[in-house]
Amino acid sequence: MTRYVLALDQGTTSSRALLFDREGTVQALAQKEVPPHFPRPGWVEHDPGELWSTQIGVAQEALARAGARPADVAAIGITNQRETTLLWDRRTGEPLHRAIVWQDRRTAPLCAELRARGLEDTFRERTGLLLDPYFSGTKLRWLLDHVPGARERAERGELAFGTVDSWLVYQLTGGERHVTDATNASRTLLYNLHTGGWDDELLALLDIPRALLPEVRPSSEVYGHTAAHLFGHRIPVAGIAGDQQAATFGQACLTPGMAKNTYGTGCFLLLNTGEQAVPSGHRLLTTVAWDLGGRRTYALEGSVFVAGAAVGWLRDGLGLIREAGEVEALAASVPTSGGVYFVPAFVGLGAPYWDPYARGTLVGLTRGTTGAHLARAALEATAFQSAEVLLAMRQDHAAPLRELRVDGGGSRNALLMQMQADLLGVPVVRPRVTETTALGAALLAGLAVGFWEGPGDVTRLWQEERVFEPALPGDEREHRLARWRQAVERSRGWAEEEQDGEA
Ligand SMILES: Nc1ncnc2c1ncn2[C@@H]1O[C@H](COP(=O)(O)OP(=O)(O)O)[C@@H](O)[C@H]1O
Ligand SMILES: O=P(O)(O)OC[C@H](O)CO
Repeated sequence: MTRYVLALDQGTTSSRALLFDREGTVQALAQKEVPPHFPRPGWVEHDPGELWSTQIGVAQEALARAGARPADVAAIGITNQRETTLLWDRRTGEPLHRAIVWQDRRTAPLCAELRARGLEDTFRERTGLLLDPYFSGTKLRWLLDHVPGARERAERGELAFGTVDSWLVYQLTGGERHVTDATNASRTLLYNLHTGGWDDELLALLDIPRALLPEVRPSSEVYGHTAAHLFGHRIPVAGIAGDQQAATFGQACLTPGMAKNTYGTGCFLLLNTGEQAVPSGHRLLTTVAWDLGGRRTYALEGSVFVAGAAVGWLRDGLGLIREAGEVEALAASVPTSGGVYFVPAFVGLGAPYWDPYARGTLVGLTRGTTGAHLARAALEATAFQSAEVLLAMRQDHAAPLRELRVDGGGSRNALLMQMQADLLGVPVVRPRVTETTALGAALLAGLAVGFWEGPGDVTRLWQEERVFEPALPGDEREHRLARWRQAVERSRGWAEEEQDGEA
């Protein structure tokens, strides 16, 4: 009998592989950094060969660490950094260019041009997204326009476009399958949320040949089997979801009104809105949470670009701490931030502002301000940004939020989690397994092959570790949020021009 499900988590900074047993416990983990390339200011790329070689390497390493045989693995689930765009020869698998990473800003001028043509509403209504370089569609268009011969070859049907999930499935199946799942498709600007398929009109507006696109499949089914030479045994590849959606599934946010926040470099909040694709009146994103057997569940998403990265700046930029984990004690050494507000808009602001011209701002400094106050203000900034996104979500979606489930590196910080509960006025709940992204991918794969039975198992495997109850009076909460918004206003529109490449 099979004993494990293997989750492959291809992220922005590393490739990871985790082996889960039937109880959802991590039996082995292997990880390898994947350094991004920065060929110009605002450009971020990954080497496709490195994405694959590190990912298959850690997969084999995880099996070895657990002493597991490939035949012990019931299925492989894939989860990935989203939006990152690849283009390859569909016959040989040869990439035409490095992958353009989600953080890459090179298509800002193209987005501005599409906005100037009055097309933002069309894209927003159909895809749930905004015209921002973050998403895949304009990145793919850039590749077709700039890689010599790419457009002609694309029109002849010789090329394949994919996000990282498609690339991994193509490689895992020895080039047999060119697929993606609905969650990843919903980040491309090319996928119609309402029909569940590629949208010909949007393809025409972006001048992208349909022949390039992968088949869109549900998030949980057997897409194919691993090529014989990889593990010496053909393991079913049976789950795909973008990393934030996988974390939402792994957090068992299965019913409308349930939400999770992942505290990593940035923060990604997703709120389950059920079978309805709820449009946002506050510049949040509408996205597919997962597709099970052709039934799509949707989510509202708020993306905060800088959260843990502000702690990284305290460490690397200011030398206030030696390790990220030390920020908690430093911040706790003072009772308040002493009136300091820190808006870490290092790369502009994401949701709900979407201001690429905002820049980092410290206000309220006095002669008495210390490093401890800055540390506290940095943690508060994460809590404020997340609170603003969740407050906007509550206005877009009427269901009351009963609790916020949390994960990611920053969720280990108890002071930050208490600040979050205080600013939201709802309990913040941390689970026992914080590897929720990989767990979500494993669950999707395990459900497809009968390793787990159904959603009941997802709920059963999720267990609470600690609850942070809100303890701040409502008027104090309002006052702090109002001051935060004033600080945000001071950060906005500061950069004179965005450092972008050509369109
Ligand atoms: N105790 C902590 N308090 C606040 N932030 C932390 C803490 N520990 C780590 N971080 C931040 O969390 C981030 C790492 O979390 P992780 O979930 O691994 O992120 P990612 O997946 O984005 O690389 C870093 O930006 C780091 O500064
Ligand atoms: O790889 P991560 O964890 O930084 O996640 C990236 C997101 O999927 C981008 O949308």
